[in-house]
Amino acid sequence: MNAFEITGGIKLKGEITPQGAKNEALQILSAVLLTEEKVTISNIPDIKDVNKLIELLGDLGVKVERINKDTYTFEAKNIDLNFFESDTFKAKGGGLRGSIMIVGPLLARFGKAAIPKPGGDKIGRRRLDTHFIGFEKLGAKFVYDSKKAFFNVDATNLQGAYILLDEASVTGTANIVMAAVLAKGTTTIYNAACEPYLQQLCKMLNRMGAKISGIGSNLLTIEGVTVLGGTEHRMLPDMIEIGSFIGMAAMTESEITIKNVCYDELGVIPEVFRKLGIKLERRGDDIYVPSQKHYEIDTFIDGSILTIADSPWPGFTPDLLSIVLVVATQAKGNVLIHQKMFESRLFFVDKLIDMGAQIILCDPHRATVNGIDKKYKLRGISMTSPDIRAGVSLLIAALSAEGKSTIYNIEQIERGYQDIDTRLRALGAQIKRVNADAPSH
Ligand SMILES: CC(=O)N[C@H]1[C@@H](OP(=O)(O)OP(=O)(O)OC[C@H]2O[C@@H](n3ccc(=O)[nH]c3=O)[C@H](O)[C@@H]2O)O[C@H](CO)[C@@H](O)[C@@H]1O
Ligand SMILES: C=C(OP(=O)(O)O)C(=O)O
Repeated sequence: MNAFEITGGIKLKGEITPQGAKNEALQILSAVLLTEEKVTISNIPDIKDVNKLIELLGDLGVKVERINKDTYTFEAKNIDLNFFESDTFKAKGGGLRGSIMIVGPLLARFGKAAIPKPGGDKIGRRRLDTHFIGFEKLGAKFVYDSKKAFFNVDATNLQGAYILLDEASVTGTANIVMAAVLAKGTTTIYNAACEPYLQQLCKMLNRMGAKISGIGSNLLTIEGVTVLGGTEHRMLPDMIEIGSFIGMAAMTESEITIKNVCYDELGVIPEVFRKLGIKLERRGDDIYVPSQKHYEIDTFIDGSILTIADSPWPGFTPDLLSIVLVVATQAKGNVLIHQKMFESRLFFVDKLIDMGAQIILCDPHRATVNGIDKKYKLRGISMTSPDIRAGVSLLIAALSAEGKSTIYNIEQIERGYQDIDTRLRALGAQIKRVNADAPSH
């Protein structure tokens, strides 16, 4: 296992370019299964989760060619449906969250699919009901084998339907959309998720010949077509990486320019960091964050303590709340962080408290941060990364802290952040990759 050794307290400086979006990539890559024609995809991040999905597509029979560092072509002409029965599929399919999204396209094109209960972060219950209830509404039958933790889905004839989702699930909406594009008749999905990931997916499907309207809203209408063709698609920059870099700059008093961010697609993200008092400027399509000694958290208009909470798009993404939390520890003022979606994502605050941060974990969903206005620095410690975003938050804390920190289990971070140590070293960070297991206690 690998770990990062970080010597903190060093100001960073320079430019950094965000990778392509991880969560978009997982949807877009699954969509290549919808056509036997060639699909060319660029700005694919070179990260563990995405590479695992590409490998899985290859195992299923998709012809995968790497054109350059971030561009691949995919041709799903000869799909091997027997692969579902193999032990390899059981092992690899369960290795990441995104693998669940191969079900919709396989169902649409071949009338059957199977998937082991998918992996991803252990951040609380992560139900898949939305996906399977949606498939059922389209006429599919599914069986969940709880002993093997395996879902089998069959549908000889998918039929368009009205589907009111009980929650705006991101991967659930993507899965149902991909099943519905080749169903007979019209499907309406209300309370659909509409994150940029999904907007990108729907735009790509339309370029392939699908008929989806309402893109960007929570009401999607999909007129089924009989066949889809090839296309080209470029992934947006990863908005979670962009937010992470804004937070990192503020915590480490660094002057950083984040290049080519597709600013108009960032929704409320820049505004939420501004509410923490962080100065950031839009310069063309870049974000410039000046070096700031102090930043002060806003209050609500009536003077009461600010709450930052997650909600489905266009609300604030839950994937940036851990970053906001860590950045608030060094701000002036107080904030209540309310993680509404996931119930085990805030436990990592223990490590920040060990580093000297003033945080009260009110319950599994809420933490109050008492920002210390940099009166003292956090101190470096050894810690283990519990999930991808907590991992990066701890990395940011370590970069700002006095002394040395070691972060174990960095495979979690590398699930979603490409060459992060190399890219941070280019900004002047002292971060070293070492081979070390987390101490067992
Ligand atoms: C691979 C991928 O794309 N992963 C993302 C995707 O996961 P994923 O698609 O798995 O997450 P969902 O959108 O299904 O839901 C996430 C959690 O939020 C809850 N929930 C969801 C919608 C809602 O209106 N109310 C509500 O409480 C769900 O019960 C669940 O516990 O979306 C999450 C929510 O943005 C992100 O954290 C993940 O990074
Ligand atoms: C929770 C996340 O990912 P996943 O859904 O793949 O676990 C994330 O990207 O923050």
